[in-house]
Amino acid sequence: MTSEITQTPNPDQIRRAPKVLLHDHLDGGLRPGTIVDLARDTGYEGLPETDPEKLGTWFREAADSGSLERYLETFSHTCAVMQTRDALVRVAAECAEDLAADGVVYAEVRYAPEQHLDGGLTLEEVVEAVNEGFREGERRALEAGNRIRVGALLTAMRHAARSLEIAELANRYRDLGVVGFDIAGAEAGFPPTRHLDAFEYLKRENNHFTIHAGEAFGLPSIWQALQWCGADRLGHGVRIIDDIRVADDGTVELGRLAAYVRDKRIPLELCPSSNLQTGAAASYAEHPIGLLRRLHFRATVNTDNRLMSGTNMSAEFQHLVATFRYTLDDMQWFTVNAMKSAFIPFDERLAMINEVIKPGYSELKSEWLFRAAAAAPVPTSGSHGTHG
Ligand SMILES: O=c1[nH]cnc2c1ncn2[C@@H]1O[C@H](CO)[C@@H](O)[C@H]1O
Ligand SMILES: [Zn+2]
Repeated sequence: MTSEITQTPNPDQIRRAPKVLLHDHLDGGLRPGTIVDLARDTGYEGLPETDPEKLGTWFREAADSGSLERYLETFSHTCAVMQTRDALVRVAAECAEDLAADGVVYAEVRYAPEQHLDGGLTLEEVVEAVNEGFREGERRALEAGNRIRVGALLTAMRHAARSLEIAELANRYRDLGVVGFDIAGAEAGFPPTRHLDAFEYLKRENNHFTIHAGEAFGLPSIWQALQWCGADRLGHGVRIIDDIRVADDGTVELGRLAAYVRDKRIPLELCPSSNLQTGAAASYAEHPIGLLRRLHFRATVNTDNRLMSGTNMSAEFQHLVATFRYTLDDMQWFTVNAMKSAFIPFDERLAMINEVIKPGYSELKSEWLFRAAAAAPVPTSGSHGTHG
């Protein structure tokens, strides 16, 4: 007899399981219908499709390019419709709602304020609009019966020269909805050390940051992000696999950098579907997350861009469950890893783990005990049956 405990969760259980998301781009997660609405409202005429369904397909296909540079071109359309206060409030509110409906209980959502100034907003107005949207979305989610907490990460673009300014902005709004800082954009040719002044400033301020590194570009980028810049987490970091050797007999050898990442418990914000689209991994089965989980790296599961990848947290976990036969215990392991790595205070992370995440998984793990009772037909009494 096989125990139900070792079985893989079904899609409904995956959706209801509490999940934590550390790497999700606000401008990569809009609802296609909202993009169409906002383009109409703001007079943006550059959309490749105006039917929401076709537009969603267009984003997924255009992003499926095999190159990070071409993948990033699709963001010109989402950023184009996110240039007014109302648009930012709406997009942020819907983001929080969508994540909560997907069973995400804690999320850190990032965006680059410098990309939302074309309509005349100031950097501060952008941050305040997004914060307002997140609070509104949290409220609406609660009304719908879903609890979620969303923090913002402010991103600076690595090809641009505003990182110190954005770091200062992140510091100004610390404890006011912003929990940290990030840099993103094309990796090759734009090493993180270009932005050392921003990272050194944040360290002096005892603030937190993550860096997109080891996605399109390999180990030197990860090494710089950690040892020159002092990143708390790695955005992707998936190329750390290049410093791990698996011999034919299965023995594993870690290089110095991989050992450092594992031993110092550096969180890896892994984004499987996104990696398949940009060519950073060939298939789910070959995605390094399988090995990194076995080797006990601090691996986390993330969406990156829900619109471009046509994904959400449940879909990412469904792929992993199907590929690696992960159980609810594996899902809980990834989720606790993510919560431990969040940028909110330690006592809040601990309470999230002990009061929300673990009880949520316990509940799901005990469901099979009651399945027979739930499936049993309800006895009808005489001729009073109301539903036939
Ligand atoms: O996977 C990624 N790698 C690097 N940059 C990215 C990725 N996804 C999105 N962005 C970039 O981050 C900006 C702010 O959210 C987006 O506009 C996009 O240019
Ligand atoms: Zn990203």
